[in-house]
Amino acid sequence: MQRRFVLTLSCPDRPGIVHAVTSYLVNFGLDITEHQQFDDGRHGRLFMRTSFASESPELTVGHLAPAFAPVAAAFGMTWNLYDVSEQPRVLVMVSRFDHCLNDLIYRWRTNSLSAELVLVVSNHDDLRPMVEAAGLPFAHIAVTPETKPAAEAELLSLVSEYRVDLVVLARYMQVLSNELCKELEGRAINIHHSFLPSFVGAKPYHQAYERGVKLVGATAHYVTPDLDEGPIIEQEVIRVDHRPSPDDLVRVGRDAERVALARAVEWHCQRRVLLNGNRTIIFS
Ligand SMILES: Nc1nc2c(c(=O)[nH]1)N[C@@H](CN(C=O)c1ccc(C(=O)N[C@@H](CCC(=O)O)C(=O)O)cc1)CN2
Repeated sequence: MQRRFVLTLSCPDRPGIVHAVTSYLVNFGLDITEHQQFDDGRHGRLFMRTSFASESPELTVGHLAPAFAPVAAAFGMTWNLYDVSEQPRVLVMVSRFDHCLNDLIYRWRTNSLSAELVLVVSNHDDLRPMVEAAGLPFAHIAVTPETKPAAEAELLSLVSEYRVDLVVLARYMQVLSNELCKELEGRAINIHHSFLPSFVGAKPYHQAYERGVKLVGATAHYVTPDLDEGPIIEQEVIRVDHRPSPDDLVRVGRDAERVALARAVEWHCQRRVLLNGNRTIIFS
């Protein structure tokens, strides 16, 4: 049985990086199955994602990582090494709109999501029956301005209890505090229901209607303290004309939201998203 791994890295660009990485892989008798790199010449950094396989079923990240550390240190790399068989554990947060949650649950139930959904958290109890019917645990954490610190502490306790690797805000309509964003940095993805940077905030479809745009869309991005300003992972748009009302745009936009979020979650969980400042590199 083959064991499969993914190495992602970034470092100051210079000759010899690919040679050093492939020599390390050859030394372990590892077979490269996919390789992508991007040379960000404007910032002098190289970004790389390499997936590889081993015929030795007992070989683990525990063996590979210590051996790679000196290679990484020599080039000043920021790096991660993953065992592909260990799927990220995902906590999904939602308020009342269920279309993105439903889509993720369907992909999970049909094994077409490279992630393990482990818990759904909501600030309302409305979606408990649907979630529990899908065989997932549901936690209702009510949020008011007064209770937000306690609510966020309870969320972090669940993140630890369920050993969560990724939090997905699938139309969760509460603004996370700076402290919570810091705790979840690089491991929380939100779907914003507009084609950013247009129409940030809570009612983008009404803003879009008033502006008379001919494209509406959705943006999946990493969550940062600055609302809807995080690094963008994926965007989807749909052409519209003068006829749709704001409520029609809400309905039309659902497809863009669920598709953009599902793609972003899948790419993140396949280790295909690398951060480059406030931007992303997608090795899709
Ligand atoms: N720190 C962040 N928190 C959240 C982000 C983010 O980018 N950074 N994205 C939002 C989702 N979102 C838009 O995509 C959004 C959600 C909620 C609001 C808002 O103004 N909420 C009001 C309350 C609304 C309600 O109770 O229904 C508020 O929190 O006062 C704007 C944008 C998720 N969180």
